[in-house]
Amino acid sequence: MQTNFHHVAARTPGSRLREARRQLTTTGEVADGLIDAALRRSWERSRGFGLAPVGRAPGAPHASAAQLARALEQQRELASHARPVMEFLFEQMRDTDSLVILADAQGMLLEAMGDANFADRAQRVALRPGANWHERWRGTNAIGTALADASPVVVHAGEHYLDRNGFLTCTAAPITGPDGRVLGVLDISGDHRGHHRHALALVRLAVRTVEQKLFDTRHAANLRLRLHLQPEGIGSVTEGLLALSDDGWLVGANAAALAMLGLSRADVGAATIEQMLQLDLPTLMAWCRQPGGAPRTVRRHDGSALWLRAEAGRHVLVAAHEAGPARRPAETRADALAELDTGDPAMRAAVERARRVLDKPISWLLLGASGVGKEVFARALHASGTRREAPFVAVNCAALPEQLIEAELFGYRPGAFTGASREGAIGRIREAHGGTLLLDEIGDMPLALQARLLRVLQDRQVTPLGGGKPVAVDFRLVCATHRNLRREIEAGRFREDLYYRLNGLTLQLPSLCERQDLPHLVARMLRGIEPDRELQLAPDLALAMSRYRWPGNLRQLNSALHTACALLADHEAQIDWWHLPDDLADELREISTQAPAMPAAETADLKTLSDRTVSQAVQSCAGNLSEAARRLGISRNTLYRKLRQLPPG
Ligand SMILES: Nc1ncnc2c1ncn2[C@@H]1O[C@H](COP(=O)(O)OP(=O)(O)OP(=O)(O)O)[C@@H](O)[C@H]1O
Repeated sequence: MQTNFHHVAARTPGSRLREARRQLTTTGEVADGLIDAALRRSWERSRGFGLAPVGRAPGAPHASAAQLARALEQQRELASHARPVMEFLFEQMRDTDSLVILADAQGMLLEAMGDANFADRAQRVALRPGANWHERWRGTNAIGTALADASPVVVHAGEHYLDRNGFLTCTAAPITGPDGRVLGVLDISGDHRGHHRHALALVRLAVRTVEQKLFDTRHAANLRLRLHLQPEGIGSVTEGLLALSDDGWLVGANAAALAMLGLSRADVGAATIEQMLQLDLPTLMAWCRQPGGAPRTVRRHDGSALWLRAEAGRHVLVAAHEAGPARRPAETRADALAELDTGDPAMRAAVERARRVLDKPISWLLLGASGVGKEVFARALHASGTRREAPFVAVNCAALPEQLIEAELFGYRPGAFTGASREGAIGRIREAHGGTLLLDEIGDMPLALQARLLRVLQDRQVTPLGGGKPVAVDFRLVCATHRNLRREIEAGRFREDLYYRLNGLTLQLPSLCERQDLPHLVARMLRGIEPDRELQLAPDLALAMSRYRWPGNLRQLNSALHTACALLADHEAQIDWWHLPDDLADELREISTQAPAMPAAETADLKTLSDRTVSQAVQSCAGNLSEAARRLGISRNTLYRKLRQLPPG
């Protein structure tokens, strides 16, 4: 179902909406039939959350930089597929005073890009990363309401529950993950006077594109079928997508494919290819092996035709590859590892040690605090070695409930245990066949599973849950943890014999505050975020950053730079205090005002830098001191004090 308040707003005279708002603010109730039913329900929900339409908004939660970084990390895949699509959307909306926003499934804004002028106004109603726009906190609004109704929505001007948001027009659509769960929301928000007629179509198109990318990534190892009623529709945003396990069970489907085949989400895991179409697995596999991959017609069981293109998944390719003559000759490419060396001696030593044993048959153990880049390092190891064409599979042992890790890792047969989806799964270990398996947070793996893992490492074969023949596997193992495994062994939480299997080569990655290459690292990250721009940090900000302890390490730094770039106007080339998330800016400011343990010459330098920043801010705000103070993130009194202390001239 689609909630289209905007159609209603277009049909409903403004006077009806005004009357509805009057009733809402005076009696709290709105008469039947005055406004769209979905809008009315959303207003009722908002009221149920104890929100008042007028007056000050209640304190909504705002994530700290570390919390935002963690949320972004959790939704890394979503964010990385959404980013290019958001850029495209932003291009379409340029000069319309709008922001393009990605929020997570809890309504927390993860990323925003848009016009600087509007970003400034939007900031005032907390339309910026870290803020939460769940209906519980902001009442009816496109992001929160799209999540509540699980459908696209336009919320225009006075349809917003809170008066203070009445200057906005917002269009949002939920992004559904490959398993049918809502992962987040894509939104365009702007000034209500600039309402963009095609915003809803644009957002829906963008969401479909992200969903397709997520599906292809999640099911990269599976055989995938792309379906449409016309051959030209294959590859378009309206195509149906199916993923099959290598024994032909349906393991994933998008909504379009379910509709085309008359299936429901409950059929995922419960149907085979033969049950869905007049087609069998060997035929499909033969199609996959033929070059060109042109669409073919297939029949549904009611006899009607569909067009289909089959794409072999990674492990299907690996299997075919193994059956073929010889393996491709080994060639090493160290670029991915070299990229991690931005000048820090400890990191350089780790990269060099890694390169020496790159393709030796040993296990790797990566140690380091959370966010230092252990997974990034593991990916670089994979990309630099001879296995780089084969899958890289990462499993976070701490993120999965204990009962699920076993099934996730070792796979299971259809119907192996109660509550399991019925499709069966080959398991992550087999998905990594030929490639690299990263077991992240290995220190959190339950003891019973440690024993099973040890057996897999010794025997080089896995037996799926629910029985069946053991299957031979060949993978490079990389484990990572922020825990001290020796201490875990002493405490009886980690098996010593497994530890010795894992630590073929142990690499300790440095925390960010220990690294000596912060400027280079920042430069590299900025190039990654904004490849076409030459960006740099304001000098006093760079200084404060170099003295900060960075509890979230590279993850926190990267996320702060993402926020900063999103808030940077087109003409700005320098990242300054006001581009940073508030709480990080506060902490950095605290550092820069602390007496620096620096030689006098540098102290003097810092004062000069601070003076220059203050003067520049005042100049760029044409003498408007309130605005300058806001940009600098200091109170007006502090600004007056700083101005009084400026050297003459
Ligand atoms: N060399 C790098 N260049 C740019 N960004 C990096 C680099 N290393 C890490 N990052 C950033 O830091 C984030 C965290 O990295 P990663 O997931 O590898 O850390 P981790 O040590 O595995 O963290 P955890 O222990 O919490 O799983 C990455 O998503 C990326 O944004």
